[in-house]
Amino acid sequence: MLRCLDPWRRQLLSCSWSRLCLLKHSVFTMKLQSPEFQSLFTEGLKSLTELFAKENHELRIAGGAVRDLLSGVKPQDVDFATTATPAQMKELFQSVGIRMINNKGEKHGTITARLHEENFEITTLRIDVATDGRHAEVEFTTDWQKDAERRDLTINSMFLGFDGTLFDYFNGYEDLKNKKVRFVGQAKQRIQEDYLRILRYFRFYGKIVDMPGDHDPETLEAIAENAKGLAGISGERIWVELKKILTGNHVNHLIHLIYELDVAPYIGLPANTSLEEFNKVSKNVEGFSPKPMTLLTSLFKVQDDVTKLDLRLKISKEEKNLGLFIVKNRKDLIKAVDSSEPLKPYQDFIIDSREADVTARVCELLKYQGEHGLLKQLQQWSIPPFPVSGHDIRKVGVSSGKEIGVLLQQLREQWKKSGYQLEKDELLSYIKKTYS
Ligand SMILES: Nc1ccn([C@@H]2O[C@H](COP(=O)(O)OP(=O)(O)OP(=O)(O)O)[C@@H](O)[C@H]2O)c(=O)n1
Ligand SMILES: [Mg+2]
Repeated sequence: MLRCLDPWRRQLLSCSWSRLCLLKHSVFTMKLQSPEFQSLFTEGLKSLTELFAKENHELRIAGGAVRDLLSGVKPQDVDFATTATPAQMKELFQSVGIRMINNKGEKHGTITARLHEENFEITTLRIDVATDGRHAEVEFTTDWQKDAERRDLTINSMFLGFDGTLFDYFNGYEDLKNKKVRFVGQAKQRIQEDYLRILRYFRFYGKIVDMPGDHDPETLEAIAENAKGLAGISGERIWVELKKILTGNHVNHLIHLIYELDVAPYIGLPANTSLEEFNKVSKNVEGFSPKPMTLLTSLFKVQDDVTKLDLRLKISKEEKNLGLFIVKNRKDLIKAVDSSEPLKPYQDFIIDSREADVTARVCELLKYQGEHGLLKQLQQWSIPPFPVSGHDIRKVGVSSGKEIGVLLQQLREQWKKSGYQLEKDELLSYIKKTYS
């Protein structure tokens, strides 16, 4: 029943508001009791919370997971924050024989413990004492607000206790409800601590804002002034964020902003592109779950633009091939006009191709071109097998391998012309006349 309601109404119904009280630093607390929150309480989490409580270490859910829970969404991954230092956590886990894995995060305060076949990533509260725009040198603290202060956006700066108490130092919950994406404190400072946050701002804008267009001028100024900082961020990290922007809402508005604020050249996108093709394609793909690369390709004029993107962002081979394929074929591989079989050129292309994932690529091309009817048809089509083999032709009396190859090709063309209808005997009858 609650599922039919909009997430905010559901939230209001499922949160039993404790008395709204003003704590130090203007923290409002409320109690969250939603089904998504309850579903987190696995055997592993129950043991973990008991363990920390016994040692009087504070432990809370942190950051993105709190944002998701307050939006009525079950988080994909849950990060935990604690007042215990990494050394205290290690001692605690060792004392009860709990396995810890992947100790790489320890320098930054993160310990990963495995309980009841589940991994729990727990990070000590910290202050970033020095940052270089990518990495941070950290100092541990027991002050929750200090940890919230070093986070990027207000909606990502909250903590949630296991009794459902929300710890919200920067009005993140209000911003989430009002669908506002704001940096914690000064946008400029937060961005200079980690330039990737420019893209995170765009990503969360696409995630939570209803109507695009409204931005805090100070934020846009800070982004424009610091865009070049993205030049020092690894391609892999940029690609992760950019893909999320491309698959989120308001992508047209956000890509325009990325160009207006001169962010594009620092993230591998062609500098002086016209956004005309992009405007058209972003409408074409709307509602059809395109691959990020499909939409991105509309910013590219030539195949070299895909190569440049790959050099900067280290995209996967599959993504690169999709980009190259669309740039190469978008103008020539088009529907058959004045024909009862408009899909035929695409089907022939697939039949002629030797590559395994060609159908998926052609589907992306159809999305790009806005050919939604043809896309549906192609998705329901299964590639018919060509019914004649070299062995069949040999049986007719042809022995030269070269000749068999030529005949096979000719029969294939006949078969394609027939709309893949001709059967083996009918096809072989063409050559039987000559060879018998
Ligand atoms: N550049 C960054 C990356 C992360 N964070 C903080 O670390 C938390 C966890 O980061 P991450 O898991 O990367 O992002 P999420 O916000 O959780 O988003 P997602 O749902 O995509 O995981 C964020 O919520 C935010 O508080 C930050 O301040 N600055
Ligand atoms: Mg996360």
